[in-house]
Amino acid sequence: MKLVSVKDAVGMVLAHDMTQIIPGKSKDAAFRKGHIITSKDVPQLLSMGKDHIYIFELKSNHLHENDAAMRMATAAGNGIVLSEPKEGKVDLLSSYDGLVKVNHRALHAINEEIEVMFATIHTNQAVVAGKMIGGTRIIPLTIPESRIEKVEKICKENYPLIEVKPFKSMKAGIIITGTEVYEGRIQDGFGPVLSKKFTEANCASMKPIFVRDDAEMIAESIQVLLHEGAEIIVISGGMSVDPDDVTPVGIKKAGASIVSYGAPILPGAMFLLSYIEDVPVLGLPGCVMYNKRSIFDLVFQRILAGEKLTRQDITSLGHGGICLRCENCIFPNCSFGKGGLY
Ligand SMILES: Nc1nc2c(c(=O)[nH]1)N[C@H]1C(S)=C(S)[C@@H](COP(=O)(O)OP(=O)(O)OC[C@H]3O[C@@H](n4cnc5c(N)ncnc54)[C@H](O)[C@@H]3O)O[C@H]1N2
Ligand code: MOO
Repeated sequence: MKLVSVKDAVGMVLAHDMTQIIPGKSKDAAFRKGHIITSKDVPQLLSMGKDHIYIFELKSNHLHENDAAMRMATAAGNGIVLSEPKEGKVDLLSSYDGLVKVNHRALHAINEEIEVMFATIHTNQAVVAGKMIGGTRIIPLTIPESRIEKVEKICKENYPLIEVKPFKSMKAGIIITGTEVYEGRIQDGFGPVLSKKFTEANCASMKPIFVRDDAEMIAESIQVLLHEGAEIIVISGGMSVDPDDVTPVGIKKAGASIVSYGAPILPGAMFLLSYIEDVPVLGLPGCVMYNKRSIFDLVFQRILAGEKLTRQDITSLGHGGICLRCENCIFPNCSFGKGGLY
């Protein structure tokens, strides 16, 4: 790279993008890397405060910022679309609706390398197609290629560094417990909440089954739904400490393997996760009906992304496990549920 006076630069090739900021209006590259400077550009460059500029002259075994960023972004993972390099930075965008997974230990290892940076959104965040999920660049204008090779090696050894797992559609079975609901003393408020969540996730809800607070009835209903092809089963209510709270007993009676009863999430402490073979069977406490977002939304998006959750997946959710109950809920673009393992 060579430094020349702008007035002498006509006909030369610009070494990097040049950003113009007009306060309150715009921040964009007024000139792009590779641009051949004309006499018309000189007054604008001077008005941007550029009396001198860098002209391209790359040392051997060095990469230009655009090429370095592109190589790091390309090595990162799958389910991702890359932007064109702009001002030396490459953005990573989600290719489809899905769940973002970030290997944050590997991400940290990359950022420990000198003169490179890689930033992402949190792991376990649901995104729509086209959403920005990360960005990368080098700090100087050029970098020894060996540094980028090191980043590529970290990506390869920990592949994927970042990925989007596509959401699938599932057939959902719903069991509504509560003798007070079964006998018509109160109207069911849980079924509509769950059906809405399933519909929003492109899942087909089966006709809800209503049962008393009766473990045997709950176990039988689980078997009926499995027989009818349910791919996920949720059982509402009866999850805490009252004598009539028998849902966990019913789930066990149905032969489920319990992954976790209890979760470090509010709302959702009394949640139960279990599986019958590969079918997730979820015991949902009353708070799932009452709150806009809860443990259910966190676990459901992981299941939709094809994950089979372990006890550690649940126990690691305490960090970020508090829903702030904002008046204008912006979930999933908030801290709720963004802890956990990668
Ligand atoms: N002494 C304690 N009380 C509570 C505890 C506790 O640990 N100790 N835990 C609290 C937490 S946390 C939650 S969450 C709820 C758990 O509730 P349950 O899942 O046991 O829910 P139920 O007792 O079955 O019902 C609670 C409430 O909601 C009404 N309900 C239930 N299902 C329906 C439905 N389908 N439609 C309309 N309304 C429904 C039910 O009638 C009760 O009023 O417990 C805390 N309490
Ligand atoms: O802790 Mo409960 O299961 O949130 O309301």
